[in-house]
Amino acid sequence: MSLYYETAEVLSLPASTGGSLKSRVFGKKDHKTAPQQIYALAAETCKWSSVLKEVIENADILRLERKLTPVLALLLVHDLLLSKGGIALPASHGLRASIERHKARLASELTRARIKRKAASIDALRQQVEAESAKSTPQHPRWVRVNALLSSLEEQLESTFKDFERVYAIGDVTLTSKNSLYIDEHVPNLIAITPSFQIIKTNAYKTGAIILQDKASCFPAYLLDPHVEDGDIIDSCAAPGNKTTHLASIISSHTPETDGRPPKVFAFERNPHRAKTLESMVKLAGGNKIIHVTPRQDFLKVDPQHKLYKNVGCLLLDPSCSGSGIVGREVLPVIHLPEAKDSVAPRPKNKEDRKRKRAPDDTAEPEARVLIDDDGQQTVVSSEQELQARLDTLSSFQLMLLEHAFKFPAAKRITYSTCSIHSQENEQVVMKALHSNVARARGWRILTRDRQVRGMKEWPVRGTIDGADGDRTIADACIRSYNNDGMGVMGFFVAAFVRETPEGMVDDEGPYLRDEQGCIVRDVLGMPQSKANETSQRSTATCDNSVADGDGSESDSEEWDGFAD
Ligand SMILES: C[S@@+](CC[C@H](N)C(=O)[O-])C[C@H]1O[C@@H](n2cnc3c(N)ncnc32)[C@H](O)[C@@H]1O
Repeated sequence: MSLYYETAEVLSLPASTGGSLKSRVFGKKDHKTAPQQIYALAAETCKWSSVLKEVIENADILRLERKLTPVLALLLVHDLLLSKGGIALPASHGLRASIERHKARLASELTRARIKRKAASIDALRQQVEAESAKSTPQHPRWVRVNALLSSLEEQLESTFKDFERVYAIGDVTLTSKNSLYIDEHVPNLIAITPSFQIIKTNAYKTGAIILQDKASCFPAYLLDPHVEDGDIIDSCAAPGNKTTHLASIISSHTPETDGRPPKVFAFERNPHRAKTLESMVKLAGGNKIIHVTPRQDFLKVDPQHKLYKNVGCLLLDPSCSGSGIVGREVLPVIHLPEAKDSVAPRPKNKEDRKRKRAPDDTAEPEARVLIDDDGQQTVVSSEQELQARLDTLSSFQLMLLEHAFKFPAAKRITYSTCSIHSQENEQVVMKALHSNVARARGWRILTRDRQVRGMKEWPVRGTIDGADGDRTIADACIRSYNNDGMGVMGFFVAAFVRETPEGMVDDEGPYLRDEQGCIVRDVLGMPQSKANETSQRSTATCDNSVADGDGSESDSEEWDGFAD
């Protein structure tokens, strides 16, 4: 009995619960029935619901059986007519009886529905239903980045993917039932493969030689394009570590073997649980020698003047965002609920049943939306104002991170990215950052399209002109992608900032210490403070730019201790 009630409960949860069908079923730990069984029944019934709605309405059973809710009717009729074992309840059970006494009528309504759809048999109807369902859940290719720290594209093509057929258009990867692969034209070492292939069972995946990473998520590290001469790199918001390991992989392929030690990648992560995942990923990807993880480290509390970071030339900022571009979020299958033929039918038992029956143009209160940001935090927004307020909070934090990154003394390039589609978190943050005092004082500018690395220059989808306040150059410098636009990627945004030094100079700021706004730091007598004596002078300087992180966290220590082999 629990199977039907528990499945009905999952399908009747309000939209504001959020999550996919899978997360709703497998996320709840106290089901009496095996979650696999609940998931299978829910998913199959949703697929068949447009046919079953017609069958139930024509057989008129909701009017005749007052104990049945529309969802329960769908589930039970599904099993009666389409499941091999029939209804999984004892023959004497009331629910089973309430359906089986209409068996003949239900069966003949199914035949009518089949004939109406010109299907010669139930199997033919099943194929139609499957095809319809596949159409309404768009297929997304599986992107695979070959991890240059442990392998190479050639090696993977000859081993893991040796039996794959190569296709030359991204759309073809999801079209054929055969295993196919597409070598990406924009990002090096990236391929797209048939999504149904069990990639996680391959040795290459288990050993970190390949990493599953959406194409758009590879843009930031590739656009940052760190070279050995740029010095060390910071990944400010690093977990789970896709971009961190990508950075390490790029830097290692830029480092000639004879050149000795490559630059360091400092990876910060505020959330302790996510930091653990980051550490495991770095280890699996073979990045231990290059990547230095500091768990529980808030990037905003890292002192840019600390000597550990004096050679940081590049920063990658991929902060928390609304996650509105992520593929597969909040995907719930559509369910077509049957209605009783007249008003004597029982009212649906819960609010959700009523909600799902509303016509699309119903002007009743708008349904709540759940924003699940990219680090899993859920926020329910039930009005446009609430959405704006959430975006305002996120964008203020994102701007703060960017302004902090601008302060690193040797920094020359920064990328800023989100997996959001909202311009408030994207072009608008870029505009505000460019107008900030720190950016002006330190000479930060946008990295224009013509100066970007080849694949990013050629990527056709750019920032919005409206979002960039009408500035076409800045809009063109910004890189965007949209889910379901035929390019096979998630919704994403990235832009790069650059600060140039005149040729032949190591630093364009002269020999004096500068404060957070770029002003020269002076002592009590008004004398400029020289960088050469930085440590002794910082305590006597008049500007408030004194010590490291300030929260007593790990990075207060001069020595590196955040990473264990
Ligand atoms: C978008 S995710 C990063 C994804 C990661 N770059 C990747 O590609 O795998 C944002 C991460 O930043 C972390 N975070 C947010 N604010 C932070 C801060 N102030 N300092 C350090 N980490 C932060 C979050 O906990 C979350 O793990």
